[in-house]
Amino acid sequence: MTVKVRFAPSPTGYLHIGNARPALLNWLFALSHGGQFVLRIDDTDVERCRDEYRLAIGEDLAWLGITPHELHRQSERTALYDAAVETLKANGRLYPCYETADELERRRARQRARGLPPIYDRAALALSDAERAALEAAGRKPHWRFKLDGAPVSWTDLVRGEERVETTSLSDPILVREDGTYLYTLPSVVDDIEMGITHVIRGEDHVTNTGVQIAIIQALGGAVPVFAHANLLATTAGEAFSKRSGALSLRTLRRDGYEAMAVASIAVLTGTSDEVHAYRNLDELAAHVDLAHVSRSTAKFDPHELDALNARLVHKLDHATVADRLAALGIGGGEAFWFAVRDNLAKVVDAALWWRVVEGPIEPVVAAEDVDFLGAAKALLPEEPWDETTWGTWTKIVGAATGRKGRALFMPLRQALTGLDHGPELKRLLPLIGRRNTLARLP
Ligand SMILES: Nc1ncnc2c1ncn2[C@@H]1O[C@H](COP(=O)(O)OP(=O)(O)OP(=O)(O)O)[C@@H](O)[C@H]1O
Repeated sequence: MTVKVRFAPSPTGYLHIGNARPALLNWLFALSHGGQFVLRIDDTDVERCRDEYRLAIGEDLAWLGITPHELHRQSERTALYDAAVETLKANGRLYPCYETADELERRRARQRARGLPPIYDRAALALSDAERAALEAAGRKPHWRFKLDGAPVSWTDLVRGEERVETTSLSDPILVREDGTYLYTLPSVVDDIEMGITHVIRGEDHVTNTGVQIAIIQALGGAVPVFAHANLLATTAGEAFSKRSGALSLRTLRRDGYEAMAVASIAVLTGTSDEVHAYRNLDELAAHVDLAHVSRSTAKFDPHELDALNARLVHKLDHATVADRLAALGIGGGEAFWFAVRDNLAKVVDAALWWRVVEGPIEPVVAAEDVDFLGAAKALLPEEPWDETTWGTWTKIVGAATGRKGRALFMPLRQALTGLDHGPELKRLLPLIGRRNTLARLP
């Protein structure tokens, strides 16, 4: 059996780090099983969906390294959903209901007052043809409910283990609204069957839908896929991310200079029993992800952890990986510059600060009591060519000539040459700064 998974976001906002979790869990599952990944845009809600968000989904997934094998839009597949509706009607599993939202709410309130569960009482099933005709003549349009058969539904969830739903405790779900549009459930199920989805990996916000979905799949004669419901990512304060709020969107994280692999690693490994480690590529990450290690409690996303992870990843990046981005920032210096500064970076973009230190102009910091010392150092500056030994040679002779050592020797030189009192090793920076710039920065 070829594994086929799907990620099915609604284009109602920019993907956030929480959405990245199921997107990646699906992609990594496909990667490690040699499977196919379907991107299925859930754009049936025309009011809330926007083209801009749809296009952004593709871009944001590509940034993470996800390149779907198939792309579908549910808005283009309504003929399939209409056909499924006819099948369910023909099998007596879909029935028209005429209650208004207010009537249903009053009925539920009465049930609750009598201590009964607020389950739909199937009153519409008892309507005669004449009563239905009268309602329609009065201008009422039906919504359509799926008739659950009362059999318990169970599945083995790859994250949550054995799950069982008593369908007698559920209302018959509405699949089609009064205006003929579909709620989420039917298109999702029809597409999973038609596309041959073998594994449905998604957030646990969907776990309550699963019992009903399995019942509908069975009523349509489809093969029931394997389900996996991963815990949701929340803020450290416990708030869920939402597309509507725009918080921690993948676009913002990209714009703020985070590495896609730092974001991917944290989105996947937070809330699992595995260590949150920054893997260098998705193949490496795939080898370390196991749905059975995903925990059941909410996963807390800590932005400080992302910062730390990002820095650790940047410190390991080779020059070829970042060359294009450095060039786009106007940064030269090749491999020598990158290796000189990368350990001091939290993000790749921060390299621009050190490139400015190399190229100038900078504001040298010179304390009054160091002017003579720096003048002496200037006079002893070696001739080029320079390499990583030059700093050692120079400071040795300056130390001998001035009697300074340790911090008193090194700090005034660092401050004059870089304008800062911290930074990359000067033995690496000095050859990049060069003799001409060095002379100009010393008094
Ligand atoms: N905070 C979260 N953590 C993990 N997964 C999430 C989170 N929020 C949504 N998901 C998952 O993202 C996938 C896409 O869902 P969907 O498009 O409904 O996103 P959403 O953020 O819930 O949207 P909206 O804010 O528009 O309701 C689903 O698998 C869903 O379970």
